[in-house]
Amino acid sequence: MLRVEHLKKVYGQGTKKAFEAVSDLTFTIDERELVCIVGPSGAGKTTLLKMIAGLLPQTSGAVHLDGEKVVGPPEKMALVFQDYSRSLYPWMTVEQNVAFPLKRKKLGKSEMATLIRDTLQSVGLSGHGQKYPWQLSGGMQQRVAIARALAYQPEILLMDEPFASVDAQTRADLEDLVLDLRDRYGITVVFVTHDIDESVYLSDRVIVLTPSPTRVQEIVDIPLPRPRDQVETKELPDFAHLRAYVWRSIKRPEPAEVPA
Ligand SMILES: Nc1ncnc2c1ncn2[C@@H]1O[C@H](COP(=O)(O)OP(=O)(O)OP(=O)(O)O)[C@@H](O)[C@H]1O
Repeated sequence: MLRVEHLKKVYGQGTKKAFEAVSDLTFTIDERELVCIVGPSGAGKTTLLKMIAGLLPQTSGAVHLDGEKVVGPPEKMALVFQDYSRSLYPWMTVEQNVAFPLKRKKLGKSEMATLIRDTLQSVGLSGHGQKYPWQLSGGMQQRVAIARALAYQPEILLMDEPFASVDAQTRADLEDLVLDLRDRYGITVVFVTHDIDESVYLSDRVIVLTPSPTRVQEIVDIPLPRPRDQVETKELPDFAHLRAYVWRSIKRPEPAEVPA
């Protein structure tokens, strides 16, 4: 459903400061798949996500969603960023924040109210709709950001290090929330993270990127049983093995180019 083909990004192309951040990325992500993207700092993960989201023009190559070339933010996509404090509007209540992007959808009043109520309930925030973001904890604010993305009823959810700024316990809860929502709503999830444990715990597959100029180092299948559990899954010898495997893949020098 999502096809990334020979994607390349050169920042400042044609100037002295030209910098090739992404060299050549090709991969596909199937419907309902949860794929994590990992790689060293500065590898171009955010650059890649912005190009997938149609927010940043690529230098060459293409992104296709359901066969259609992405040339701007697609209706079917929603995004959740790391910095919830800047992504929520502090002068709007939780309900107003969730409702904001829905204006584009031209829904009826009662349909909108039901959608907002249901999504807030699905992220465990029933009863908090009238509060302002600054009255909530960091984890709760990130739940609002997730609810806002879900209310938009996307087919594909892009998440850029969404849990990097919350404490470990909240992070574990939010990871389980993403797994649950993926199953419940059948959404495809593309999740950028620095955290190798998180990538293995969540994923069907992990895409490992090389340092810039970025290529795909390796795509690792994660055949761990589902439903996953923070304790039981992480106790499995296969979990430890996969985590070590992904870790080594990130550290490994890029494979030599095979001569034509
Ligand atoms: N607007 C820009 N202009 C020039 N260079 C940029 C721009 N944005 C990013 N870069 C460079 O492109 C490279 C990739 O950046 P990007 O933020 O995509 O990496 P990342 O893998 O998401 O990083 P991190 O893991 O540290 O968050 C970096 O070297 C960065 O300095």
